[in-house]
Amino acid sequence: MTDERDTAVIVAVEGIDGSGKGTQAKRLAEAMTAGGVNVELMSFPRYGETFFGRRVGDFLNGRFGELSELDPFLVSLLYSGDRYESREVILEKCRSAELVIFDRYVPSNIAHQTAKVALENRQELREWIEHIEYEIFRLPRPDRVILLDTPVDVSQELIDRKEKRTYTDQAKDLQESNVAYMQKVRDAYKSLADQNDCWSLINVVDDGGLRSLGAIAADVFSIAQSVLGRPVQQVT
Ligand SMILES: Nc1ncnc2c1ncn2[C@@H]1O[C@H](COP(=O)(O)OP(=O)(O)O)[C@@H](O)[C@H]1O
Ligand SMILES: Cc1cn([C@H]2C[C@H](O)[C@@H](COP(=O)(O)OP(=O)(O)O)O2)c(=O)[nH]c1=O
Repeated sequence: MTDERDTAVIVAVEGIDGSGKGTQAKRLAEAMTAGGVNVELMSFPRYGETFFGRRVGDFLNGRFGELSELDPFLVSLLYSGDRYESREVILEKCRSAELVIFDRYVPSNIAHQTAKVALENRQELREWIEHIEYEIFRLPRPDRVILLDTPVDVSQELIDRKEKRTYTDQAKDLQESNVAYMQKVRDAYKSLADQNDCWSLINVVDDGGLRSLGAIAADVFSIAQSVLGRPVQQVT
């Protein structure tokens, strides 16, 4: 048996750094809670809470070397180790809640690590990460992945608005400061959304520029509601 969750619907909010994931995941949790849904929200990496989460912080601070020196497969294990250590907490939330929202989950590992390898090696690395996380570590698969698709220049501006993070004193961590890499991650995310029926893509920017947090939140809510399979009252 690879999937031990009981009843919760799992929604993962994904996107490049600074795309609004944390903000939108929190808004979705609040809106669903106000509508009477029993919700749990979890964010990955769990920097302060697990051994592997602390090592992810070390990685992002450059302790293990420059991005280009590190093998993406080995890097992916730090993040999957963080989720493996969190497995009991995840499964407990899936048992107790109707909706579990992840601010980043396994798809972050796939998009961020496959973006570092040649196109012809992406499929293999993706399958390895999925095999480790869903089969060996028996983590639950998400029912829906919501991709907040954001141009890199816009996300870079939004990163500058972020509050100080716990794992780094720098305004941007090792990965965020690499714009070319972020563009590859965005492309990797978009191609995953194209290939998978359980992904929904939301445009953060339209012809009028950056869309409002409220407009994006309404899209996120409507997708989550459709996955829940029942109407939820929107309390404004
Ligand atoms: N559509 C938006 N309009 C205005 N500000 C935004 C929008 N999306 C995100 N932000 C702001 O950008 C910053 C980064 O957002 P955050 O949710 O932390 O992104 P992420 O979790 O994807 O890194 C926050 O200060 C947030 O309030
Ligand atoms: C959860 C996760 C994150 N990451 C990457 C994405 C980010 O570049 C970095 C840190 O995640 P995070 O702190 O969520 O970034 P931000 O808040 O800036 O959006 O780790 C992975 O490569 N694999 C994973 O499994």
